Amino acid sequence: MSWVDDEPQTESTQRRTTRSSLPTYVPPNLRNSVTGRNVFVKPFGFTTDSSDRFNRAVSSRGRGRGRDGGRGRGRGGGRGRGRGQGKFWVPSGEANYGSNTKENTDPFDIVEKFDELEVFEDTLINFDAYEDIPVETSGFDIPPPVSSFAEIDLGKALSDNIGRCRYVKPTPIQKYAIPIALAGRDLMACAQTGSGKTAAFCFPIISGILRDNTMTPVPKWGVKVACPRALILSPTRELSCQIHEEAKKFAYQTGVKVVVVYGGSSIDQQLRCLEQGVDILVATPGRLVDMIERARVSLQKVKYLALDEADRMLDMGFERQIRKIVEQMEMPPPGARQTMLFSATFPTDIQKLASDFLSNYIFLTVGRVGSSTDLIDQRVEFVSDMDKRNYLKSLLNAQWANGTHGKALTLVFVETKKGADALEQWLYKNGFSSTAIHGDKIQMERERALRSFKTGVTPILVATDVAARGLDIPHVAHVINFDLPKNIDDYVHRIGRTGRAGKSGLATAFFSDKNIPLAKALFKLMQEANQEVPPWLTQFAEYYGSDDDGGRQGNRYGGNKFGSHDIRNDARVMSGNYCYSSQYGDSVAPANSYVANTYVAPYCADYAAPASSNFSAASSQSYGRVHDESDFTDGWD
Ligand SMILES: Nc1ncnc2c1ncn2[C@@H]1O[C@H](COP(=O)(O)OP(=O)(O)OP(=O)(O)O)[C@@H](O)[C@H]1O
Repeated sequence: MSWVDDEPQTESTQRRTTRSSLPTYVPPNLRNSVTGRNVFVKPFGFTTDSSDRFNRAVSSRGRGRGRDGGRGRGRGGGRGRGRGQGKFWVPSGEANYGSNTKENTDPFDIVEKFDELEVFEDTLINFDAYEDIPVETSGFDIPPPVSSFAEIDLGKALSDNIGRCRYVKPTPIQKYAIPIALAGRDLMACAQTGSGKTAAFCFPIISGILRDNTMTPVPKWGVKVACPRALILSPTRELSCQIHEEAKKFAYQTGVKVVVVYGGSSIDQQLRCLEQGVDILVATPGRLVDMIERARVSLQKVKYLALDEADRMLDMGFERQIRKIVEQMEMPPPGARQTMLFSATFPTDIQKLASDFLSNYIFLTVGRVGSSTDLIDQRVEFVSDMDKRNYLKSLLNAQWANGTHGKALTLVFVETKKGADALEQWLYKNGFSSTAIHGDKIQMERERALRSFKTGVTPILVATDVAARGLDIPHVAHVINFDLPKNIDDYVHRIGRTGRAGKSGLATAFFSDKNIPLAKALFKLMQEANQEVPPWLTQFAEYYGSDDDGGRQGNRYGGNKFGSHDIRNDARVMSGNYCYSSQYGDSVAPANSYVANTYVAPYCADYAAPASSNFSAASSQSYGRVHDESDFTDGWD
């Protein structure tokens, strides 16, 4: 949150009032009553105008649902009517909603869950949630972490802006990453979703540009070729816009100019912005390549390169484009520029590819790599594909009954673009105020959908993976994986849209037969995050799981208690060298620095691109995750 996003103070009063009069549990058979649905809840942060619109929508939808005839399913009887054979008890979708570990579990205890989550409280970041978080660093000459912003010399203007953003103290990733980046070191950093990675790379970049005193003066007549000092790449348009907004706040009144370019909107307008001068360019890869090829952007002066969602940027969807930008478009080479890679997940195969872009880098993990945060309460229900819609309806009804619908946002992930449209329409017909976002919508529709969701006008957003990464939307209290992703890392990013900045969140997954390949990875992830794992999932994991499950190659869980590790350790073990690593920041790096290539080389040779850097899709495919690039799936721009 920042000083720009302040919400009306009156809201908290209203929330308290609403909470104290929360309806109690409504049995499934009564859940569809019009009374339950017509509870007016003013969405947060609204003008009177939009609240009225919301109110009208609720009223009219309420009527619609009344006609729909109350088929919400509750805790079905018939446990044990398993359709699994042999020793499995596999719950049937019909009879076992809420078939978690507890006997006769009520799936609608989501009502109580929302109560516990305190989703109504608009607190600042809860730092206690990040105490005792495991931290691991490896590499040589690791700068020590700080415990406050005051310990770091970021310059007065930037420090003032940090205060304006109400960032009182750094998050753990910021404590470690900022000093490393300020020391000019390359960095591969992995920290849990919602833990403040954006600021961790923006602060050192802005501070570095200010320190170098290399800001672009406002050109008199406009410059035809923009030469940014820093480049920040991200996989989706919305995420690039979000980073741009954040970076602008951090750079406020510093003189550092931040510009964003992304596909789907007017290139002329973006070119005009660039003509006003740019220090930090935030971009999606496709539009950037276009601008470089038109000779409107030059990367020759790039001193800072940051890849947000770096593992996504280097997997099959993007890797060739990123290699082209970084290796073939005049950007200074590793060592001559500073490169920072950030993500919440870093599969080992992607780490290997990433090391091509880095020089003598420090590997930093805060929290368990690729793990979800403990702040997210994860639930998984066995629901057959046929029953998913009705189950979703029941969950949403439970939220309505609790009065949370409209105040807490619900993000529903589906697999395909068509599926997103279909579910949105179905929800609409069933009286739920919802919207959808996916890659087939024009940019204006995408932005409208996101805005209407963020402001609570349509408190349900149906999304493909295009909304899975990076988006920081306050008040997302519930993420529903209507269709589970094929890959466990995608699951981690999706559920990470809730439980951000120290707040709690709830994630519900609908697990069907199709998701059996994900069972083991999901089981391990939930176990790691101290979640209650339903017995049927444990059984699936035991009987069907393999070690490199979850759609990825390489075992993320092996060999390291945090779930992942610096792959250079493996290389050095193989070559008889050892990597210096420290846990919890008690770094004992040796005095002598080493040349990165001495240990990167042994495996780089196997994975690096040919001299021409014309890295083939085939080679990428064998190390990265394989995406279905059909018209239906989604996830990057
Ligand atoms: N030091 C801080 N104090 C208070 N709030 C903070 C601080 N750092 C970041 N935040 C807030 O925390 C939220 C999450 O930050 P951010 O979006 O950078 O997370 P992230 O780690 O990049 O998440 P993801 O992995 O999903 O991309 C944002 O709303 C941001 O403003």
